[in-house]
Amino acid sequence: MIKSFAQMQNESNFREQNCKYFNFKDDNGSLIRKRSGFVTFSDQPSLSTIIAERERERERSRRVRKMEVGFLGLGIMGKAMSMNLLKNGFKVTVWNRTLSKCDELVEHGASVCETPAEVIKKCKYTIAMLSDPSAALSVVFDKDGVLEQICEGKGYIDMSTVDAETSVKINEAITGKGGRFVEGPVSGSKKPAEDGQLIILAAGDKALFEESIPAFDVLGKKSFFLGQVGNGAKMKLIVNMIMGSMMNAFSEGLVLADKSGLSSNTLLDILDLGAMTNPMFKGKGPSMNKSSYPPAFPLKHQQKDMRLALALGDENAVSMPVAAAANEAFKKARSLGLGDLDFSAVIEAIKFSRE
Ligand SMILES: NC(=O)C1=CN([C@@H]2O[C@H](COP(=O)(O)OP(=O)(O)OC[C@H]3O[C@@H](n4cnc5c(N)ncnc54)[C@H](OP(=O)(O)O)[C@@H]3O)[C@@H](O)[C@H]2O)C=CC1
Ligand SMILES: O=CCCC(=O)O
Repeated sequence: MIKSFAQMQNESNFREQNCKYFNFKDDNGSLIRKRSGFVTFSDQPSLSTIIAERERERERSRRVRKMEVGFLGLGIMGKAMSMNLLKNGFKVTVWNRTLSKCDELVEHGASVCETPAEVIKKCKYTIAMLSDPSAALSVVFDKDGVLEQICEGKGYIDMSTVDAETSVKINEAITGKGGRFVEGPVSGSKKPAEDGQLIILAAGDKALFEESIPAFDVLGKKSFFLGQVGNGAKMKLIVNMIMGSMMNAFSEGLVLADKSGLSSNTLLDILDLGAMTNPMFKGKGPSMNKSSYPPAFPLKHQQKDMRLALALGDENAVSMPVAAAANEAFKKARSLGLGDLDFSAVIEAIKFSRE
């Protein structure tokens, strides 16, 4: 089929090369546009697309190099996240309650401060990744904490998993001093944190959220902005409530298969082929069958999230018997001393209750 030039221009892979246009009039005085050069069809991006993409990348690097980011809390997640920022060109200043945990980051180029207040003083943007509400509050409100130095022009981004009430309290204190606040809890564990594949559930100051995008793009694969402070915390707790409940049903299934004389490895294969296939069963199942629970997401934090999600259920009069039962199993596992292991160790509490 012979296509007109106009038709060709509408094709998504249309490319012009060395084209020049000449305008002249025909015998009737009508304006005619003639083109020299040639046209190709290609799946490769056009030169102008490549140039625009390079310019965007240069602009992103310029913004990143200018961004001095503070990082408070170098646990499993904080270490991986701050390392990612460093590897991607950010200037990073770290603090951790146990200061020795800063050493590895310093070896990779980070600066270190001795208090959260010093980090805030030094950096325009500071991210926190702390264990729970009491840690998040303590780092902000205690002596040498964030509040001592936060002021106009500074942004504080708390990515810890906490309840909405804690987040709102922190927001009020930060904004009361002229600072800006975003909560940004994350879905995804140690490996996604190492690979920059987290899902960021942000809420709060929209302008600060937008300024944080270069960092969020390095830390995660997708950032959601969910509106007012508290919405990020609530969304995260709901996600983890579902995850904790699923982990319990999964554990019960593995134990039941075993006790019924079936292979729990075969159960994994069957689950993986059907409608319930998911990265969590696939990733954790084989090690659970070997009673191995290297901590990616510590069980004590999963139980904290179940507790906070159940409180959110109370507030909203939502009956959650499945989540409540899952919480009991995580509590049992904690009482057995399994709190620092991965949350998949809840299967041990299920085995224990059946012995
Ligand atoms: N691990 C995971 O897969 C995921 C975790 N999360 C959430 O991210 C947060 C961090 O998790 P994770 O890195 O696994 O946890 P870790 O237990 O590995 O690290 C907790 C961090 O909080 C610090 N901390 C604890 N208490 C205090 C306190 N009172 N004052 C100051 N600092 C304190 C610890 O300091 P120190 O080293 O001195 O103990 C450490 O830096 C939690 O809210 C968790 O629920 C979210 C998504 C995934
Ligand atoms: O809060 C922890 C979430 C862990 C995960 O999403 O795998």
